[in-house]
Amino acid sequence: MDGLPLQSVTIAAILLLGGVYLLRSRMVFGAPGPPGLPLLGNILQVPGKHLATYFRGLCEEYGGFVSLNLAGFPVFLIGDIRLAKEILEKRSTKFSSRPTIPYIRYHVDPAQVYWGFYEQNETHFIGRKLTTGLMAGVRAGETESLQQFEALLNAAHLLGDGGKNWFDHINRVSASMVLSAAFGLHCPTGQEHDLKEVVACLAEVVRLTTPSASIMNVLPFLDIIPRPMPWRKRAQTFRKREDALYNSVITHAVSGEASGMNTWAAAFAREDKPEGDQRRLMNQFAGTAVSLHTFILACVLYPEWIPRAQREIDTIVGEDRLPIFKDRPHLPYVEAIVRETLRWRPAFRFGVPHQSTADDVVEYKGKEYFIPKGSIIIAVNWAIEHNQERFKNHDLFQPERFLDDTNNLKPGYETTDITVCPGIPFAERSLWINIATMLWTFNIRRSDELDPKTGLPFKYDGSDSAFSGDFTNGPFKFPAVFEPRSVHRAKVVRQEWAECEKDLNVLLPRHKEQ
Ligand code: HEM
Repeated sequence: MDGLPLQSVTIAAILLLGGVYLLRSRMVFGAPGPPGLPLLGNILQVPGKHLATYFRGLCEEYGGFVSLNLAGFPVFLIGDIRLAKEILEKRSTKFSSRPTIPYIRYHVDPAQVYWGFYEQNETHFIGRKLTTGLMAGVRAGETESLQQFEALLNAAHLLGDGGKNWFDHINRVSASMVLSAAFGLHCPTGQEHDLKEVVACLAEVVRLTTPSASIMNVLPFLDIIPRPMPWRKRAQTFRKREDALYNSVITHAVSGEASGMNTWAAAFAREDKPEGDQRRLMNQFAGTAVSLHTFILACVLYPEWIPRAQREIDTIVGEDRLPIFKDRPHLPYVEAIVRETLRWRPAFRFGVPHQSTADDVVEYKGKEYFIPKGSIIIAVNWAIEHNQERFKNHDLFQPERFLDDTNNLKPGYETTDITVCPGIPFAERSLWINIATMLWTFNIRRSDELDPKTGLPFKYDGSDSAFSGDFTNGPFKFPAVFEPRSVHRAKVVRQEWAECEKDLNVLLPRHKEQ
């Protein structure tokens, strides 16, 4: 009898282990991925450039969930929208932290004002919550007059020079919409010092925050060298320049000319901690600018869809006025163009790396995968938006893929940007009104200009080599012709511009006292 309990315990233990084994037998440690070397894993396979193309290639080869081993660090790539939503949205409490990128953390942004780059903390939480809060007003239409006014000015600028400087006009309108809403800083010419600084600082911050920007990210111990080293000088120069810029725009918003306006900075100042820093708002024009540049590239590369878009706009809007937001529900094709622009060449080819703060198990295509605490998770938008099961002829620009046979928008629209970006309600309004306005006013087409580099006609290209980078990925400058569709339409634009309300104090609604 004495032996019985021991025997029972042993049997129970075996049964329990067997049960756990059976339960876990569907669970796989590490998703599919390329084989690597012992100890080093895949680290030598990761290219220094064109990371997005590399990530997308892996998702095409191994599926929507790929694992890499970077010398012991587990990295997971997500190339599937459902999985991205499951991990980054539904399980955001475990997956919203960010890994430390040493050069950013200790040099470029030592005060950690760019909260999107750091471990999840209160500042990150407040920042996301406040941004989401602002969007309630945007959804209610509070910024629409401002966005309409800016789109009209953009059309007037394009008329002014026949589109010669179209690329810069798009930068201006994208930045001015965000700077007006955020800091009460309207930039009508594109030559304003603050606007030029915002564009220049953003370009530098994009360069400095790429993982391959500095040797510090690979050999951080080199930081013990005491002398002024190039990596320190570069970061300090940037920091001084950006601090001066931020000081100028925040002063303008909080105690200067725009202090009475209901700007986003004013809303943050009311609700954030006293030392809260709102400079990240300055850079939020980038996605819009890149997407509008991409839209123009789609016009010149795939003009077939333009007549259908213009017919739809003309039927609803007519010839005697420009499109306004009230037309939006009646223009499904324009809505589909916005979606296709964000899909065809996503402004951010992959997201800021996230880091998990607890062990977790996710299910993908009938299998369970273990994600250990501390894993790096990267959403590869570039692969998600080109998933060939979801998007036939994925590399073509075909807005009608978002419409059903009765010309209505298909339900269940999902994109990576909607999943991860709290500012998307403002962004898609900016895209919609500018696209509708430009299509109403102009025939947009290729230019016969010669390429100054080759002396030959300009070669238009939609491939990766025509785009600037990895993280924020916009097309390089290219010529395009913006020809007014009629003398009458050009006159309507000039007339509407002459008559429109231009006072930001009127365009931005007052803050409602709580
Ligand atoms: C077409 C324009 C835009 C696109 C395509 C876009 C896309 C994105 C993407 C892909 C991310 C995720 C980065 C990551 O992986 O963490 C992001 C983050 C963010 N976006 Fe946008 N965005 C756009 C415009 C805007 C605007 C106008 C705002 C203005 C409020 C905004 C506010 C933010 C903020 C605050 C974050 C950081 C979220 C976080 O770190 O938790 N975005 N955006």
